[in-house]
Amino acid sequence: MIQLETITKRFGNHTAVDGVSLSVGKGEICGLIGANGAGKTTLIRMMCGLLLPDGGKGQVLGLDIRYQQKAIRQQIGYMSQKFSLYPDLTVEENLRFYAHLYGIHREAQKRIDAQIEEFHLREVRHERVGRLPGGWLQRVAFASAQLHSPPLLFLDEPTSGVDPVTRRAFWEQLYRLADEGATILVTTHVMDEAERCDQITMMNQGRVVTQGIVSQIKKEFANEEDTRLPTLDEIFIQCMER
Ligand SMILES: Nc1ncnc2c1ncn2[C@@H]1O[C@H](COP(=O)(O)OP(=O)(O)OP(=O)(O)O)[C@@H](O)[C@H]1O
Repeated sequence: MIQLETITKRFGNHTAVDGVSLSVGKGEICGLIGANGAGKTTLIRMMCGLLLPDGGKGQVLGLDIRYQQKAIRQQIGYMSQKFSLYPDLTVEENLRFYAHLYGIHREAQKRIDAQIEEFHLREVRHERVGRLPGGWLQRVAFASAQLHSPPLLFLDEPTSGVDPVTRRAFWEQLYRLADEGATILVTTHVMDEAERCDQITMMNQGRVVTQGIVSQIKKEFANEEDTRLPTLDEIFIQCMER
């Protein structure tokens, strides 16, 4: 579903993404981990067809990220860090806007109603989005990103500012989606979320510092003198200090 080879992006003299390779198969949940400014959002934006790479090559859903950006944008779901919702529109109006954007016309109302039910948004459907607290915003943004049932979802820090109960419900939804065959790429700062992913890519200053299945990475970073495996937090700090 995602195949990247040495993707690079520069902003002026600064290399935001530096030779990143990545491979994600159908139904996998891939976690992108890194400190602020590591290059996660820049990498996601290139995969979503919103930003052109300066070097390397890549395919998303079999489409070339350099030459088929529009087709990629129509087929994926993207939940950006800022949630990209219109504060002056109601929940339902925001969903309608996204339905239009994704080219859902005939079945739009049916699909919007289904999302409102699935994401428990009935009581706020006529509320302006700008008045809602963070947890609700997250649900509206997630419901919007999935209106067209995309086979591939990009979620950029979807749980930041969200309470633990909402966070757990959110991850249950991710598992269900992946079980149904959706592929998910999610960025997070929270290591217990990273633990839940099928595979992770840890980035620092634009580069991949470690990549693979969590249990495998833990074995690689294990200290011979210690009987227990390191936590992802410890591995993350170790990678940052190198
Ligand atoms: N449009 C841009 N113009 C110039 N520099 C940019 C631009 N977008 C990102 N950068 C820089 O590229 C680097 C990587 O930024 P990016 O937002 O991809 O990191 P991130 O890992 O997503 O961080 P965060 O967790 O804070 O969102 C940062 O140094 C950032 O300042």
